[in-house]
Amino acid sequence: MADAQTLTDPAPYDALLLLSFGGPEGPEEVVPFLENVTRGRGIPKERLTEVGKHYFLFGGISPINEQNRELLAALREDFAGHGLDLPVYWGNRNWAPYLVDALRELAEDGHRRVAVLATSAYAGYSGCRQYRENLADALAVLAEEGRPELTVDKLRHFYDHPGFVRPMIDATLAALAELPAELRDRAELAFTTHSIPTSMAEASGAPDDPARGTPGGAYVAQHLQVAGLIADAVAEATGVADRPWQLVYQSRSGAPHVPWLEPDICDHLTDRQKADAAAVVMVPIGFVSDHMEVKYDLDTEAVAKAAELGLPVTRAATVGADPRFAAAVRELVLERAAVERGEPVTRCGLGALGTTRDRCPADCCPNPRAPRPAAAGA
Ligand SMILES: CC1=C(CCC(=O)O)c2cc3nc(cc4[nH]c(cc5[nH]c(cc1n2)c(C)c5CCC(=O)O)c(CCC(=O)O)c4C)C(CCC(=O)O)=C3C
Ligand SMILES: [Fe+2]
Repeated sequence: MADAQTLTDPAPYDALLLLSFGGPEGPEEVVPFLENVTRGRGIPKERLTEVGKHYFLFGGISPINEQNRELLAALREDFAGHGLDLPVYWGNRNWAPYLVDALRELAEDGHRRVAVLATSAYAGYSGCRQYRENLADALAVLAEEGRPELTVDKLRHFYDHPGFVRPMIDATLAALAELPAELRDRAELAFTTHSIPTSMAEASGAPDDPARGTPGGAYVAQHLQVAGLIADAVAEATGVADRPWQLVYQSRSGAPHVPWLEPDICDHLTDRQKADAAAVVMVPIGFVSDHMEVKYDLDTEAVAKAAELGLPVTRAATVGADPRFAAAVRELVLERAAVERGEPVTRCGLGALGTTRDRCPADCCPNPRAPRPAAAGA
């Protein structure tokens, strides 16, 4: 049985596409970007004006594109260093460089079979099926233009891959070390992720996933597993066995009467201060790199809340372009390539939930509005 570490053959793939969210890179790009994100989604206008302000506070520049450029460079370096001759392309859902342009370029360069890494680690409509819908839309545009057909395969979720989890363990330890020494052993951990509507969470995952339909669905189950793995590793490294930790949420939008996952990080900080917590380390496990949600909702808003409460906080770094994550992507591509060649593989994954399947089944992470065509499914 082949271990992904020992594989080197990318066939049948002839390219990797990094598929991400995209973000504005100047003040004039903020409003058109937000229009792209929210088309047909019924997000209240007040929320959009508010979110626009977050971007303007940073000169209209989201860090996400620069982070993706760094990840691209890390992937190319890792592939070259391991004799993997596979070109890497980049396209976004909501901003330039756009997904459709990346696919056009791939086709023009003669590629036909493409592995796709979406920069979202967990199950759920926003992080999984929506990217598959975007792929279907872009492929339809290419078909209309009469271009040669591309086959795209989305790589499995990587939330449980050690190349994703281990950098976050180190980052959590580093964030603990930033606290004054006398607070460290008593500091709590707050793992944060993007809040989503509870109905979207409950429907997340494959129909036969045991977590599907339970409160929080696969989305919450996968986050809890990652949080638990980090908390256990931190306990072992620090010798503090009973350090409190909790999964909390951030960046809620939508109408106030629609239930979303709670508690919000700011409410959580308020509660913990009332409970006499010594300090809190915020660990943004829901975000692959420093998105605006991290820069604003955590580093600006939650940090201001903590200062008001007099509660010391630090924030763990996101995985970003960590070489271990780049290596994990290589392993995922080679693992999937072997699967597509019909060879048996050993999958690398931590925790009890088990690695997710390669192809999402028909009813996986359904669209909360209406079913739409999605590429790369079973
Ligand atoms: C689960 C999840 C992820 C993680 C998975 C993944 O990475 O895909 C994610 C990522 C991101 N979300 C982002 C930005 C936005 N998300 C919005 C709106 C929404 N997100 C949702 C969920 C998620 N979002 C949901 C349920 C909505 C409500 C409406 C809808 O169903 O779409 C809105 C509209 C305004 C607002 O409501 O805040 C914006 C501007 C950016 C870019 C940040 C940057 O510029 O650095 C990134 C990486
Ligand atoms: Fe979002």
